[in-house]
Amino acid sequence: YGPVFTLYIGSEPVVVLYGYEAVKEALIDHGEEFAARGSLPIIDAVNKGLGIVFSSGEKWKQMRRFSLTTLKNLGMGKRNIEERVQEEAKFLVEEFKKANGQPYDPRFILECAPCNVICSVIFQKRFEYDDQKFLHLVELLQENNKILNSPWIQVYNFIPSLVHYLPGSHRKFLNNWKKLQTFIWERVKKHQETLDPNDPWDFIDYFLMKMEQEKQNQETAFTMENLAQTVSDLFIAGSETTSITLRYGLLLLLKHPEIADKIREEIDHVIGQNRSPCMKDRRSMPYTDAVVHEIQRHLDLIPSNLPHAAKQDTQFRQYAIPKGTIIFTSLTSVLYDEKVFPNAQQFDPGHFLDESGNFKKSNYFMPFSIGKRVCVGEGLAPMELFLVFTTILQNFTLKPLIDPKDINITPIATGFVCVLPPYELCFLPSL
Ligand code: HEM
Repeated sequence: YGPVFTLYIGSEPVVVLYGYEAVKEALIDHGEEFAARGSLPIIDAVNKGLGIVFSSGEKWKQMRRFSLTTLKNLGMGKRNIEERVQEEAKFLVEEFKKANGQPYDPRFILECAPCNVICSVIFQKRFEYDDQKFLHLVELLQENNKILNSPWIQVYNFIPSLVHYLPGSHRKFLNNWKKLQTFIWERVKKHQETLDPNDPWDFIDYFLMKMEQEKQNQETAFTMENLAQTVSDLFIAGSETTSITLRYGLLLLLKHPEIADKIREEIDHVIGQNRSPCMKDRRSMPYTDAVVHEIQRHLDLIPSNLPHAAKQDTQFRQYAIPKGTIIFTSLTSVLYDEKVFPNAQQFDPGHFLDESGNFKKSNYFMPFSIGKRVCVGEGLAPMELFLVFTTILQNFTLKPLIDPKDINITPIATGFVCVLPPYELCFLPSL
């Protein structure tokens, strides 16, 4: 038991890397050798090696590069991503206002908002929160995330060939997956009819143009199947992750009203009440920036990271790791390193501030992982978190229903991603 140890799942060895040095060595120094994705039988049953999150090799590289470039292009485009997030944050505030300061469970609407941001990037349009098609999409994503985190799926992943033919929630998962693909296909068809190659608007437009460019290439990764899978991946990876972080952030702010007050002071000073927050403000708001970082550090959303795999036989320190071995890199061991974040169990924005109150960057801040497979949303997610938290606190004072000291802030880790129990709060309009 140390920075490198091996567990056995059945007869399969799984290497677990623990602590900053070992995690960095694996994901940066051995980044290429460990860039493959550890496979999960339940995902293998649906994704056919396509998309970004659970693909490997040349197809993964191409999908990843394309997605990053397209997100960057859209970020600088006519209606850039920041404007889309600002718009969503405003709709969110309007929704909270409807509660008239009464107790309100923000879970559902905080699931809708990040999903709508992805819709806006991929389909060019956001949906109203009561649009039936949109509600269907949110429900599919929600339900599949829940199933993916359930003990039954762990059983499936352990003995897939047996469980596959039994009744159980894996069937619902596979069925929902098909429905998600249908939802995406319908939209792709509409895009094919309206695409103007001189004026691409969204992710699907860019993908269809790339398919056209590559149509003579027999080996191309840019196919309709890969488009649907990549779009599903962006929804799955980008909705629930951001939504849980937002919900956890609000819970922490309820527990620590003095921290919410300090953010509000910064908002009054830098933004005021007459305009919406924007990303430029972040530079002048070191305390808020530190709080958002601390929310992510403290949540530790994906404690063991997603599984990587050795692409080839690899010598790692004194260990010979055979090709195909699954590698888990403990993000918890880095985000909760006491040397860098003293009293790491404590929620303390001071972990990201220097003595003069300036924002202090840390290499140990890696909720998005690092290296070749670092999260594709590591630019988008912090933008959503900053703009949504500041827009909410610009408009509301958060009031808990119980004494802050009794608020339980412990997330539950059952699968890859932590989950949070439901809670209620009151959004009291700012005077
Ligand atoms: C707070 C929000 C988020 C957190 C904490 C998070 C975290 C992560 C982590 C830990 C990974 C695995 C990296 C690895 O394998 O080493 C990952 C992968 C990924 N994330 Fe995120 N993520 C978030 C939001 C998003 C968003 C908004 C998007 C959508 C643009 C996104 C898209 C992806 C994709 C496509 C991958 C797969 C990358 C690959 O395998 O090459 N994520 N994310």
